[in-house]
Amino acid sequence: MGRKFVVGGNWKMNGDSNQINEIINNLKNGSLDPNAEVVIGVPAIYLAQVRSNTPKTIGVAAQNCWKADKGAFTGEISAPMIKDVGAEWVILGHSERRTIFGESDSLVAEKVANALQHNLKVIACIGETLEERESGKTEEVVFRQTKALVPAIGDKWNNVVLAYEPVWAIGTGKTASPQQAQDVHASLRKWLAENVSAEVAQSVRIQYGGSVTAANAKELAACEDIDGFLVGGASLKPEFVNIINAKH
Ligand SMILES: O=C[C@H](O)COP(=O)(O)O
Repeated sequence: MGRKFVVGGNWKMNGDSNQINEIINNLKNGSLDPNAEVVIGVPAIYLAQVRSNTPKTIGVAAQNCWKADKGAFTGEISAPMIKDVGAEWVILGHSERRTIFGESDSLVAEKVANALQHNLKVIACIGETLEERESGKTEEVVFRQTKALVPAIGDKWNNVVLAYEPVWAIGTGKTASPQQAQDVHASLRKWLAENVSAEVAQSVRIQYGGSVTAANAKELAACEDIDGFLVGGASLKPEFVNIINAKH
């Protein structure tokens, strides 16, 4: 069976109640490709509101969560809390979490393990910096980041989407070329075949993220190993509908 196209909108720390209503109305009124799965990544404080105002056909994701279920972790939210308000997904290991908040590969893995244990679906982000790309380390970095996730995921790959987001392409307007993105996705699939299983390599969905817009989405979506997008800035705009519909 083919891999279902999956498009995530990561709102990051953007939006207020008015803007969120506009985004949701845009999705409700847009004619969305029924063959594409859609997930919106919402600031934690709006998760319950968005979940109750958004059609169930659209998944709702938190943008982060802690690795423990509860306790003295001021300011954090837990996987059980995300489930409790009805959201189904969590984005983990985003490069902004890794860079700004110092999240290591092993912390990201612990978070992934806990989220999966609570039956959340996970968008797990990986990707190299510009310096790493320019020094020829792209594969080394994304393989290292993925390797850290393997024991955390165990046999739960069905509940995981990988998001390849080159850090140099995030919010910069510098999209990876379709060939650059395809090359990394294909290498990741090969690595998964060699280090996890042929079945996982074939079935896991790998999103591309980094300055995806309605203008470049179709060409990227046509690549064999690109199974969707994780969209930042453009997911706040009406063009998000065109990105969702880019595959078909
Ligand atoms: O999670 C989304 C990525 O960080 C991409 O953000 P962007 O589309 O604004 O470049």
